[in-house]
Amino acid sequence: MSAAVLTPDAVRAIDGRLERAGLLDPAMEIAGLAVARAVQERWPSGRVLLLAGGGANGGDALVAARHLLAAGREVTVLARPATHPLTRLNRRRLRAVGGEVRPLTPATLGRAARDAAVLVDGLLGTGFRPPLRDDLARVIGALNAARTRDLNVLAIDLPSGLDATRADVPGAAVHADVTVTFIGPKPAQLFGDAAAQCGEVRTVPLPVPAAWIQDVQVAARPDDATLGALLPVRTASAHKGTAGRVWIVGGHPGTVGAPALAGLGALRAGAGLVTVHSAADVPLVTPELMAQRHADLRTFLTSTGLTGTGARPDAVAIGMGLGPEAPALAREVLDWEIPTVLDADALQPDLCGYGHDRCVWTPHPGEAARVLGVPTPEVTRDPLSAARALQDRLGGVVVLKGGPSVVARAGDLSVARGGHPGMASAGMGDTLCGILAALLAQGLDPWDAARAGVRLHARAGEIAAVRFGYGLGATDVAHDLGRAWADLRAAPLTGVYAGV
Ligand SMILES: NC(=O)C1=CN([C@@H]2O[C@H](COP(=O)(O)OP(=O)(O)OC[C@H]3O[C@@H](n4cnc5c(N)ncnc54)[C@H](O)[C@@H]3O)[C@@H](O)[C@H]2O)[C@H](O)CC1
Repeated sequence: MSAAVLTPDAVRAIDGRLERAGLLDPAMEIAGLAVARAVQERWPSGRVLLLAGGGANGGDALVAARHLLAAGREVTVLARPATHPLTRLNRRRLRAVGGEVRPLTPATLGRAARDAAVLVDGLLGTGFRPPLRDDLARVIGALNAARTRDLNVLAIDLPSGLDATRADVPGAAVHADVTVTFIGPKPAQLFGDAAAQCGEVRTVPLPVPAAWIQDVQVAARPDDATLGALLPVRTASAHKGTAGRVWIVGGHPGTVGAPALAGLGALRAGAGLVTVHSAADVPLVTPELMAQRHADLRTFLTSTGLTGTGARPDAVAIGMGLGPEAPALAREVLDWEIPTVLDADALQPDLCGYGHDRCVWTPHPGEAARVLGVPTPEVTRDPLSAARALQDRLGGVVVLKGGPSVVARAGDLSVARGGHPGMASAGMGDTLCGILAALLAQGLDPWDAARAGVRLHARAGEIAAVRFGYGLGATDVAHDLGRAWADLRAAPLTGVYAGV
């Protein structure tokens, strides 16, 4: 199953259609029931304190309170004045079954939190627009102050105070242990500091026709079965010449490890022949890797490059540790119009307009900011928009690296799953470039190579992390690519790194 990533506009569009179809009330009932079930499953005893805002997010909290009451749980409900008609209706329904609703202030919250085991945050959801009003900022301050080891917080849809479209934290915002969201994850639940405040994210489907979601999704999140099916299958009669020839063009005195790691990534991702072309002496991290040093790399690429007999690469990865000559050399390679991965020093604004359909560009947020001419926080605040803008300027396919990475092609975005925080270390991106080049060389189109390659790399990181913890190295990850490949081909992803 592939879950869509939604923006609040997308959610509102769905809300509008649910309302016109008379289905908003049952949708809220299912949302509230799912919250009650999550509380029961995760924290089966103790008093539940539910905070209800005026909008539909508060309505979900009131429905949850009714179901928890019916299940025999002790509940306390503190609420803001209801503004949404369904929230008013669900107040009446809660009262009809004996539930009490008292006014919410920082003081009532502080007192009620003292004997509660779980706090359910239904103050603000996707309808919140920053900046937060002071009265609610004080309530959120009191909520975070009450959160202790003995008082866990479950956020409905989104921790209150987060803007669902943004990866940063705009002001006072709830820290949740669990977030129960609906239909699909929103950007704030996937990226940056905002995602860190969501805790564990659980996605609950609502009875919304799949076509409605298809119409409004901003990005796909393909699962392992989908991506595993894209990986190449080698036939019994294959030989090294048919398994993909990769050239790595990189390295400069002082930065010779980068192309070596890219080469290792390419070998472990199944390329038959991998040659590193460099102006420096590149360490042979494994003897299967071929390395050629060129006194003049540009002359090699312009005169010898593609004209050499029988030496044509099926794919090139260029830029890793390549130094200041990178843009000029990248332009030469781009002229060949063969599958090409461009990374690091080859990610420059003056290459905008030189890309072609068979390119994959792999910037991290700093490189992305350089290409776009904006400060880095602008990229990290909204990685989906940044990936779209990069693709627009560079062409082909863009992999905006991060936790998680975003893959963009014209008209399409895809958000990767999984990975491990230990992968935030030097050389990890170089290995990824080698993987992508290997998949391109084995015949995958750039969109499939990027989506499958990013996931393969992330899965290998998850596997390597079991042995190395946070001290992961790029070579460790490269060596687990075989196991990651087997996992994606054969088994669905399970476990803590599966993401939402
Ligand atoms: N389609 C779905 O997924 C469903 C979602 N549901 C829930 O509905 C909310 C969204 O509800 P909405 O009424 O649109 O908005 P909120 O409840 O999030 O917030 C409205 C509430 O917030 C106040 N407000 C807005 N900005 C500020 C601010 N800067 N400072 C203070 N207060 C602010 C505003 O005045 C309103 O009172 C979604 O998250 C889900 O939880 C449904 O359950 C059904 C289907």
